Amino acid sequence: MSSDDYSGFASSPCFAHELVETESGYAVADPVAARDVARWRKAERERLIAERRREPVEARNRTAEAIAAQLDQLIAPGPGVAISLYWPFRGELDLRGWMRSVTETGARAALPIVTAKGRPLIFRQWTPYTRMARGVWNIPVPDDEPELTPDVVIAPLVGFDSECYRLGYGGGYFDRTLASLPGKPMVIGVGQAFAALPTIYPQWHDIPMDLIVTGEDTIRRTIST
Ligand SMILES: Nc1nc2c(c(=O)[nH]1)N(C=O)[C@@H](CNc1ccc(C(=O)N[C@@H](CCC(=O)O)C(=O)O)cc1)CN2
Ligand SMILES: Nc1ncnc2c1ncn2[C@@H]1O[C@H](COP(=O)(O)OP(=O)(O)OP(=O)(O)O)[C@@H](O)[C@H]1O
Repeated sequence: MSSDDYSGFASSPCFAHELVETESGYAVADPVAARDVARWRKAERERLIAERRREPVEARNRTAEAIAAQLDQLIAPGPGVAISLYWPFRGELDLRGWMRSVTETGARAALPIVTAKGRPLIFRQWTPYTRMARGVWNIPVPDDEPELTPDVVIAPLVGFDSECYRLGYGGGYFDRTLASLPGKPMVIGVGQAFAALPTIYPQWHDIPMDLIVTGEDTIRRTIST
């Protein structure tokens, strides 16, 4: 290599096109792979949502009860703790009974709210007396309650993999939210055991859950980055 070949770049300047800006700096992205992964995820979401909607509601509720019992073992809610849950839709597991029991310990429960496309979620407190309004996708959200930052985030899963990566609805809301929160909360994914995938092909923006509970198993993330 002669000195004339020196381009001024530490590596091929072509890589500059594949750098994407994230909240935590730059990451390398392969646009072809990213597009293929996005297509595959869309198909898997549809398959998994259809599958869980076919499951009899009694079986779904038994799973929700088993998950509530697992959460009781994993978390000790009490005064000073804020736990975000979700208001179930599209065949998600109904943990509202557990959410109510959280408020009875003196802990605060909260629900996520989409404020705008491409923005992090915010969380507003929920109590059994909270007046609800309709949010995006008609999901009920607390109408007029204080905002809070959760210590524990319980996230519904459409799919998940053995490294605790989550497949959601494709808005990127939880990833964006976890990337932007001041301190990292404990994040627990909840879903049916049949939503397990060998991998979700994690991308630069995917943030793994600390734990996933399915009513049958507890999957702990063992590789930390
Ligand atoms: N029960 C529950 N509440 C929740 C969530 C959840 O997963 N479950 N969320 C967890 O995030 C947030 C809502 N998530 C949403 C995710 C995507 C879209 C949405 O509009 N999706 C587009 C497709 C996106 C794309 O492929 O680009 C659409 O269907 O048109 C809306 C809400 C907040 N509340
Ligand atoms: N921290 C982030 N900054 C910018 N864009 C992000 C971030 N996190 C996710 N995204 C974008 O959101 C889009 C959807 O992401 P992904 O397929 O992981 O959604 P999801 O986790 O299934 O959805 P959701 O969390 O809403 O249930 C991606 O195109 C991604 O680029």
